[in-house]
Amino acid sequence: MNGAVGVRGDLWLNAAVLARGLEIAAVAGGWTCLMGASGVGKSTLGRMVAGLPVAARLEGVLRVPEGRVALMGQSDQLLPWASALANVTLGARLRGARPDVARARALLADLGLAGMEDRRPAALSGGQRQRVALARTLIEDCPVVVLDEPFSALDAATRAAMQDLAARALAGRTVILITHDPLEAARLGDRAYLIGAAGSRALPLPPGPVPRPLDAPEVLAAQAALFAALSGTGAP
Ligand SMILES: Nc1ncnc2c1ncn2[C@@H]1O[C@H](COP(=O)(O)OP(=O)(O)OP(=O)(O)O)[C@@H](O)[C@H]1O
Repeated sequence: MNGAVGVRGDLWLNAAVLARGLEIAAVAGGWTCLMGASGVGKSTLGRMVAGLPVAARLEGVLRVPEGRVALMGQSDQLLPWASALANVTLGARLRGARPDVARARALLADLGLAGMEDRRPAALSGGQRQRVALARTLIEDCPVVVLDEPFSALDAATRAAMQDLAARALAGRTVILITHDPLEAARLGDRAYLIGAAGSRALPLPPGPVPRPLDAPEVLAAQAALFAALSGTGAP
């Protein structure tokens, strides 16, 4: 298996196989998208890479480089009683380290949340909460980052802006992006896999560095091809 993060083998849930014959090699220092039907095990694989407990088991090989892995999940998972700033610095405080408050403020400002540092999650919109969660992920400075549908709750314009921000902020990291959005994969993926019960296969992506422009013809063509592959209406 090449790449910084790799998965090979069969994923089982109790006595049933979720996905057989997985062959996933993430791009070291780039973005690798995991796509596929609901329930096939994408979040499970993301949690395994992050070293978190899962219900399923992998019969095969999971390779993750040394060092911490950051995971940003489908829901923002912010502490409701803590301010945006306190949520961003939570990891350091949990580890007993001194939180880098200046960096947390800078990240929040970079994500368009200047002036909202003291607000609790209930006083933020869904998109603002996701941005706080992204800042909390970014401040960890982990070489490997798993993003599990991080932008799925956002409106289209905010989602595109967040994709740009995340691509800039995570440049050089190894990113595993779990997404159902063909346009997101076409913009952000250096490599993409379709995961199904019968295994994983690479999907076609446009050339060029990420994030790719939303309206580039090759991005829109890839979006259509990915959609066809996901819906089973065309060969990738
Ligand atoms: N804690 C759990 N206990 C038992 N089964 C679980 C648990 N978490 C997930 N599963 C099951 O494991 C399988 C894989 O779930 P997973 O969340 O990885 O799928 P997914 O591909 O990410 O789906 P989605 O696209 O809907 O998020 C599903 O069948 C799910 O019901």
